[in-house]
Amino acid sequence: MTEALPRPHKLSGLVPAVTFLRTTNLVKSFGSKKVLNGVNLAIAECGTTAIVGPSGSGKTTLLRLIAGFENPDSGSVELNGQAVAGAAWVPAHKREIGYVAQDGALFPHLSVAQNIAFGLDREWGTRGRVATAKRVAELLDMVSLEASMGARRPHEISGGQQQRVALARALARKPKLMLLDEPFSALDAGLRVATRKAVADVLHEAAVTTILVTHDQGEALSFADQVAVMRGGTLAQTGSPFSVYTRPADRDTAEFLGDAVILDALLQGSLATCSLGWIPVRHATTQGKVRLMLRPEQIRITADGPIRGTVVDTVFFGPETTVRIKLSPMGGPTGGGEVITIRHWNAAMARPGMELNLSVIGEGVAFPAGAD
Ligand SMILES: Nc1ncnc2c1ncn2[C@@H]1O[C@H](COP(=O)(O)OP(=O)(O)OP(=O)(O)O)[C@@H](O)[C@H]1O
Repeated sequence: MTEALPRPHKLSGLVPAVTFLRTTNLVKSFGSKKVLNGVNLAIAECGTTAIVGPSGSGKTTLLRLIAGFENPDSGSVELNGQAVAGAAWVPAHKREIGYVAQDGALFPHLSVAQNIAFGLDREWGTRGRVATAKRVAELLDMVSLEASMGARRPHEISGGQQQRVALARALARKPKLMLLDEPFSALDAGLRVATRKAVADVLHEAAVTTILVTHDQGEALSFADQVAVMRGGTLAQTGSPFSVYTRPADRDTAEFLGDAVILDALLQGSLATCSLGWIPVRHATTQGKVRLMLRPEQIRITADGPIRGTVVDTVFFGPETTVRIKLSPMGGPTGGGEVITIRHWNAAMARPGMELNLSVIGEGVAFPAGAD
């Protein structure tokens, strides 16, 4: 099987990507419940992969198998070309993997410095206090925390700072692979973006191959160079953020990764006819009656657009307003009259009852009719 691995950000375009982690047909059940049902994932060295999917789809279980906290029922995990589960077994502490959990899991009774020192190898105990303190200071600096923070307890620093300490502790042993299990989900929106950026920068700088598990589609698309969409214990789609967002493999994936406008259409060759007119479709795999998907931002309010519709209602979100529009019948094979939801930056341009002209930019994606 030839896999198109994303190009790791540390390598130039001339250097082929090297697979650092590979899982093959990973299966795992708890009691009678099959949680992983044949997971095949390949991750490039120094690459960043986001695993995204609904609650209970098996994301954390997959991370735990990669980390070595659980054994697969069947299938294998290879790190750097060496089997660590399946054909052989390498215990968690010998896999050179760092793990940061959702809540950071810092020890509340230890200072920040002691928490980080806990992450160091045992041999640091023999190097003396000065050497350990120097290494802890380096790690604090790496995650952009002041050395003076070392004396504080976890409850005396912010949630974002706690996550950076957890990252520093996980980086202490210089892992080759970092597993981040929803590490930003407890942070509020502003801190979340800033912490995510800081963590991404540290890992990028240290050239650590990274897997991020998240519920958050925006986080997955912005953090990673590869996105793996998990559903029901398998990977429904794996690809670059751009390709999974603009060319989702199926309707569930399309709707999981963002808002979608989905209309009945008739596909002939590479043109779909629907209430929005004739929309080009790339890589059409089916013909005839289809469900056509567009992203809301592909549908624009324009003075001379060929499609007409009437505003049903709007919801103001600040920088943008969502606008529900009832499409006018276009004639042709589809009846028209569907209500779609788009987004617009100017709330004043769309008020309930207004008639608007619309145009569509880019291509649609066709899914077989009746598949949903
Ligand atoms: N040790 C365990 N024993 C029994 N069932 C488990 C165990 N670990 C996970 N499960 C079950 O496996 C399923 C998948 O869990 P997992 O935590 O991997 O999903 P997830 O995609 O990470 O979910 P979430 O996003 O909610 O964290 C769930 O139904 C969960 O209850």
